[in-house]
Amino acid sequence: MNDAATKARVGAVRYLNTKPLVHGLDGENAPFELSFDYPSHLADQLSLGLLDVALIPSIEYFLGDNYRIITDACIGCLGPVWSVKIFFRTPPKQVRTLALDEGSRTSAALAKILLAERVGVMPQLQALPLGSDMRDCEADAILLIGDRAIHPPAIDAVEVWDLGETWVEWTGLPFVFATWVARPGIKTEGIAKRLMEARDGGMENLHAIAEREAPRYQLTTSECFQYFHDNLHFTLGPQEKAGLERYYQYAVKLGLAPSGRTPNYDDCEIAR
Ligand SMILES: C=C(O[C@@H]1C=C(C(=O)O)C=C[C@H]1O)C(=O)O
Repeated sequence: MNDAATKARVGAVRYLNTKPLVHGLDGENAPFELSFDYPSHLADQLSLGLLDVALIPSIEYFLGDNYRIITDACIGCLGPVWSVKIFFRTPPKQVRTLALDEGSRTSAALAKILLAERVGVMPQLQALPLGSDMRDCEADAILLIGDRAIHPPAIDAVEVWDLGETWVEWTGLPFVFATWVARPGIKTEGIAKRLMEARDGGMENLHAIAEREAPRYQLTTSECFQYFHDNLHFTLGPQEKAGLERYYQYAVKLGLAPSGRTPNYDDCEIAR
């Protein structure tokens, strides 16, 4: 599967948030085949063996068997993230139904954790299908992530939570939404190195990437740059790992992940 003759299959998130992580990877001579999809689909494809490495929701890392986090490139935040929000039609304490963006797994679990631990509610869940309009959804609260959270349709929200901000205020730790993960048996040194170089190149070219992408997302270059620079955070360091572990502990407490998983940060040390 992963020899010189067959390129590894690598899957990345299709949202704007991932552009800095895949900088320069679209060339013909990339050492792997790169595809793009929603985070939840990437997780399913990795677990089915349809991908070898993927940028998967962090909760999914704890659900997989012998998965390895292979780089210190990630999608995280140190405060408000802007593109992960819960829109409340009722005050949070009165929420009985929660609709979860079908593209999400990490934020879906985070929404349940925050509502249970901070407000004491465990609402009935429903899916908000990809491509559906949240105005047609009658749930008391709606989680949106990624591109569709950037320009949400106007609804009568009495309160909006930015989940990055809510997490950081609550725990004092960064939040990690997604990491590059390999399934067992895949040789990843070359891939990990290339993915970290892509991220580093992305960081050096944030302004140019923002200029190129902004019009496609109906943003100004400066809004797009701010999103990359001030909201998102692309490096998994010790504090981020602490945030990830804290999130995992809450997930275990609520039965959203099995206990006893120890993070395996395989090739992360290559970079730092
Ligand atoms: C910051 C974001 O992070 C994401 C949220 C994810 C999730 O909730 O499962 C997974 C990958 C990221 O795309 C976002 O989508 O806006």
